[in-house]
Amino acid sequence: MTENTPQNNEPLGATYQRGPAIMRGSMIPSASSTANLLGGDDHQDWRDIDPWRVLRIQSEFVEGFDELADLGPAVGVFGSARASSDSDDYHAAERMGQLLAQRHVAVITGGGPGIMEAANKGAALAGGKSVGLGIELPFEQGLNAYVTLGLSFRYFFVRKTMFTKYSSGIIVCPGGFGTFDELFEVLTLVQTHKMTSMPVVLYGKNYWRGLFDWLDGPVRKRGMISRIDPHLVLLTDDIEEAVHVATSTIPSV
Ligand SMILES: CC(C)=CCNc1ncnc2c1ncn2[C@@H]1O[C@H](COP(=O)(O)O)[C@@H](O)[C@H]1O
Repeated sequence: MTENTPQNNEPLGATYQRGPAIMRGSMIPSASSTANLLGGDDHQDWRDIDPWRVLRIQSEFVEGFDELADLGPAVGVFGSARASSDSDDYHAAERMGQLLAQRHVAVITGGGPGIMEAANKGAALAGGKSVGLGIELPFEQGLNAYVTLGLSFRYFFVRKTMFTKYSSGIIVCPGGFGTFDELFEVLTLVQTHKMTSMPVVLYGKNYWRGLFDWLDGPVRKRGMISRIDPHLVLLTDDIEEAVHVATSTIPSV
């Protein structure tokens, strides 16, 4: 959603969440916490403000680690916030959530709509752990209705740390910039050995083929990356295979 127009059952338009606060209508601020942090403060000396922000950032890390420490094995499912509930991708992500839950593996998503909702729905309705790591965004509706353990973050980078720290594998469904960001975060951390290698499954061969060919073609030929390890990155249209590979490093599965 891009503007604050009234929704179906929302007479005041969309809901905006900032930390513990919920805002609607004219109370919604024009910039998010991340935008304020990265944009600098032209009205005050930055030194008056950023040290305090550090404490807030720190508290997001502490709360995140605290809530997720006992989660157990988990797989991250990423993908478009805009996938409609009658799309093939939505149904596929829902099935992934269900299969993961049946294997007693928690599902971690961004907690939003589209693919995130689908994976959370599949997991929750199968009785599994359905985690949503939401992000404070202007005009957002909050966590989707299928999250059974939800956390809301002000800062993208804190949230991304939680995704990577608590996932043993990831399944990346078709998506846009947000999805690319999450995919490349994991690939970068693995390549630089900041994270032990984890399986990365790209679901939707047609969708991902172009990117994959480019990476394995010009990018690799010019020596910008080494060969993509087929054991690390799998392209598939098979939901069962996606789940099997994404959970392949979890001993209990
Ligand atoms: C309808 C709409 C734009 C809602 C945005 N609401 C969101 N709520 C939570 N996580 C999100 C949201 N948008 C993007 N993300 C993050 O970025 C990814 C999707 O971004 P995209 O739609 O591919 O680029 C998701 O895996 C998620 O982790």
